[in-house]
Amino acid sequence: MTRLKGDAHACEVTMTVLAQLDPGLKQFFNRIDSAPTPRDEVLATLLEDWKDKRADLIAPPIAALEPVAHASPQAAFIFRRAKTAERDYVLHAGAEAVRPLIGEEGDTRLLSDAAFPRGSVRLRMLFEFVCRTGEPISATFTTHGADGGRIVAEIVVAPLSGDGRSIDAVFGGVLLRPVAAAAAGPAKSAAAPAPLLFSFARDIEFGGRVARAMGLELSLLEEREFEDGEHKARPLESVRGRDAFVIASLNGGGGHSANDRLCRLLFFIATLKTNGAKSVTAVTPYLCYLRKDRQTKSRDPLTGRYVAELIEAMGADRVITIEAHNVAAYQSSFRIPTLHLDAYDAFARHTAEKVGSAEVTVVSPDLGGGKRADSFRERLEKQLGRPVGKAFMEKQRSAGVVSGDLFAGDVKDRVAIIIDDLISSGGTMVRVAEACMARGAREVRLIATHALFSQGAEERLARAPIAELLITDTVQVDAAASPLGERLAIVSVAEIFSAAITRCQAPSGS
Ligand SMILES: O=P(O)(O)OC[C@H]1O[C@@H](O)[C@H](O)[C@@H]1O
Repeated sequence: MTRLKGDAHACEVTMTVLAQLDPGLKQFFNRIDSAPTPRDEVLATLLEDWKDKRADLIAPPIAALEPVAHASPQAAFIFRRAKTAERDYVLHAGAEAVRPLIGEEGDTRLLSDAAFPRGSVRLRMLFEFVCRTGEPISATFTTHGADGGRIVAEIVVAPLSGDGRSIDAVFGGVLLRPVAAAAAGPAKSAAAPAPLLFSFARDIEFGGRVARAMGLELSLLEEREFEDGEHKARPLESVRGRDAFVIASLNGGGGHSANDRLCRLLFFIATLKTNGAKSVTAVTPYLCYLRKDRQTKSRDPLTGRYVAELIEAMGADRVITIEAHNVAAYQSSFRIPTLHLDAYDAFARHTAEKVGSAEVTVVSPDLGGGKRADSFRERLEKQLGRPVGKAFMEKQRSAGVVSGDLFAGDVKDRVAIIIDDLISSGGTMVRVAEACMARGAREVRLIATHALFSQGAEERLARAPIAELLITDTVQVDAAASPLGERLAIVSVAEIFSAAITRCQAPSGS
């Protein structure tokens, strides 16, 4: 079965289909359920009360739920849509229930004016969802209580109607449970406040994995899309004097091009600096444009260097990436400190389990990837405790056409493991896999850190003579829908990134 390795907490983030339609919601909650069935008795009773009063109506009237709210002051609440402010709400009943989440309401009693912005943003998102769909919803998230301890909040929200025709209020219940100290992650010393980790909606799953591996929550940001394709993102909490890490993979796909994602990251780095962040680190699991690292034709651009200059110009203090196309070019393009990570240990552990006692050869699909293949080969030798052979194939690419037939090294009767930094069309991997089989390999396994998978790549790879393709989660891949089926394996590099961020925070880190 295809599993995401190295992410023990991945299953904590469960989303219904409804929530998946709205990726913006993912960064705010651990779980969202559009068919709420609360296990907790208090929330279950509140939901039953709401269902009773709803009967055949679009939504029950506010007056019908008021007695229920007053009877459970520590759990139930009612908010009305604000008349004066769009997409805002006024507390109608239940201040005691919501105070741990939103703090004191301000003078205007608007939700947006409450003391704790994180809590009020979360409630507003749920209220908006309910007002839009006309159906109840439940959600859980982890937050900090007034005493600084971590708590899990479970919320149920259901629609109400003042005039019987439109939904203009919400009824709900909230339950707070302290999280056991052992599960609360590393203690934070007063001298070194925890870093702020930000992820855009498209990166929320990977960002969430990194945050959980560090025992932290992602910091909230608001993303707005404008009709003409422009966008804005702003942090929803103060960043003044803090170390901020922005996790953004810069691959195209899912409706956003690499350019869109790069632009979003650039603006957000600048926004954090404008608003007083002490340092900003661009954490780019996949950093785009690095493939053009030298001039191969007259007047060629050096796009990797230009991206580096843009990131620096926005005020970034550091960059972290994994498996750059050309490590030397990546490191020398930036004047700010760079961290370069790799997943070779994780790849070696996975591969050692699969190859058993077979003789193994690590194959580089081109001369440029020779160092990468050799680094991985050394880790695999260590893992296997026996020598591993090496081989490489010639590759030239001109005007999109790949050529070159030279093949050096022995793969006959051996497991051939082809390792590359990324897969785009899949053409490179398929070509070398076929060459290995033609030279008598007993099986071919592929490894690539970044699964960019352009149109048709997975189908092409699925038809190739390969036993397995091992990738990482730097780029989001729908493994369940992949034509590679059981032959696709994914290893998470979230813990590798979380360890790197932690190193940056160490007193002598840079
Ligand atoms: O052949 P496809 O998958 O399109 O492209 C991937 C190759 O293109 C190179 O720059 C990468 O290093 C890799 O070898």
